[in-house]
Amino acid sequence: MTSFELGQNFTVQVFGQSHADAIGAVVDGLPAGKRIDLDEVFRFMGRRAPGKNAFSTARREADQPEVLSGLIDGVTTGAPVCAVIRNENVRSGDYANVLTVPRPGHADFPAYVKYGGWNDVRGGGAFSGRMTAPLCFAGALCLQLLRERGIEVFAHIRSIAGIDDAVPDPCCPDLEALRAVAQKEFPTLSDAAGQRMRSAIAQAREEGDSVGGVIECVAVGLPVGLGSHMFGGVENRLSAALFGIPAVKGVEFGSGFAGCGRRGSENNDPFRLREGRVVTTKNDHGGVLGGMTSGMPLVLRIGVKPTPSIAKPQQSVDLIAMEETELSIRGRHDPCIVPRAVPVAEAVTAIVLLDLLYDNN
Ligand SMILES: Cc1cc2nc3c(=O)[nH]c(=O)nc-3n(C[C@H](O)[C@H](O)[C@H](O)COP(=O)(O)O)c2cc1C
Ligand SMILES: C=C(O[C@@H]1CC(C(=O)O)=C[C@@H](OP(=O)(O)O)[C@H]1O)C(=O)O
Repeated sequence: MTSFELGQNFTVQVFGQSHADAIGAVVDGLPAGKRIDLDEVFRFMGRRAPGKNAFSTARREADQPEVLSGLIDGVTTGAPVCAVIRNENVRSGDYANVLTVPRPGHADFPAYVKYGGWNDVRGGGAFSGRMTAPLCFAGALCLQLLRERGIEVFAHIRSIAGIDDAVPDPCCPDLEALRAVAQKEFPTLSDAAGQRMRSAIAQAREEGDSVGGVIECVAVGLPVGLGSHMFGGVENRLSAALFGIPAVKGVEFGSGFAGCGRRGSENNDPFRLREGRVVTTKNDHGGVLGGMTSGMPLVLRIGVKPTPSIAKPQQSVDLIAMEETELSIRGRHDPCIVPRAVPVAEAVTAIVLLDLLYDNN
């Protein structure tokens, strides 16, 4: 398995670079005969596409995938589904001064050393957040296949720059409210909180800076017992995949790190019977016990760091002259990655959940 491949029972392979002719995905191993609503796939990808508003990079891309194989009249054939997304709006000249002067916080320095300076820094190359467009293509297919089984995956901005959104009920989330988030330009549950977050992003951008935050993802309709022991756990497989999203610095499930400071009596979720089903009265375990789904909603959060490429001058080193220097980054960068990464979190979660479901097939 290469570093661009995800999945065990079916695979998602991502290819391309931010300023190459194209990026894309090959999704291999999906069952045949599944009808895919491609308009819905395009709409999903549109939620992530860059260049649409003030809290995004100004690089504008249509992100319209061209499906080369694997579907006939929108129905899976059992052969790999390959989709290509063209890079139309590149401005590679913006990267001239970072070819040998690495940007603090970006992948440039270790990539320069590892690949002998042959790595592509333009637009982040193959380390770019742009690589999440093909992930969204693959995730959109998986979301449709999950929905067939009564499983839905949602995400919202939990916080940006320390400003919190409303929190969904972890036992019985308001699905209509979560579905509505996907229709919003700024994906929060509370529009008032969203407005405050937008102001914080605008202020950081004005100051030549950036902000980070947390995305919360909720999946409902999962059966009990997905996942397995030790390294085969639901948390293991989700975390490995979620850390593949550039700028993700943390993953937590349920009460996460906060729960680790509590007593067991407080953190344990008591079991009860409700209409013949075993449920828990609260959901601090986030829907996973012993690496297996418990049947309660899956609740996870990812921490997304502030965008590394900022306009403020920063200290760096010229790797040819081996001299310290001041770096001014040009180009069009997201002042905050979090809003556009919300559908990416849904996509990656959906890919892993479908893969886990296929464990038992
Ligand atoms: C959707 C998305 C958009 C991003 N946009 C930018 C950007 O405009 N500028 C930038 O420097 N980094 C951006 N990033 C983050 C970098 O790609 C990432 O920080 C870098 O590859 C280093 O990896 P690391 O932060 O995981 O260590 C973006 C990430 C994502 C997921
Ligand atoms: C293009 C996208 O985001 C890019 C992610 C990115 C990075 O370093 O990750 C750097 C910027 O690239 P460029 O300098 O070419 O504008 C972003 O615009 C996208 O998400 O589709």
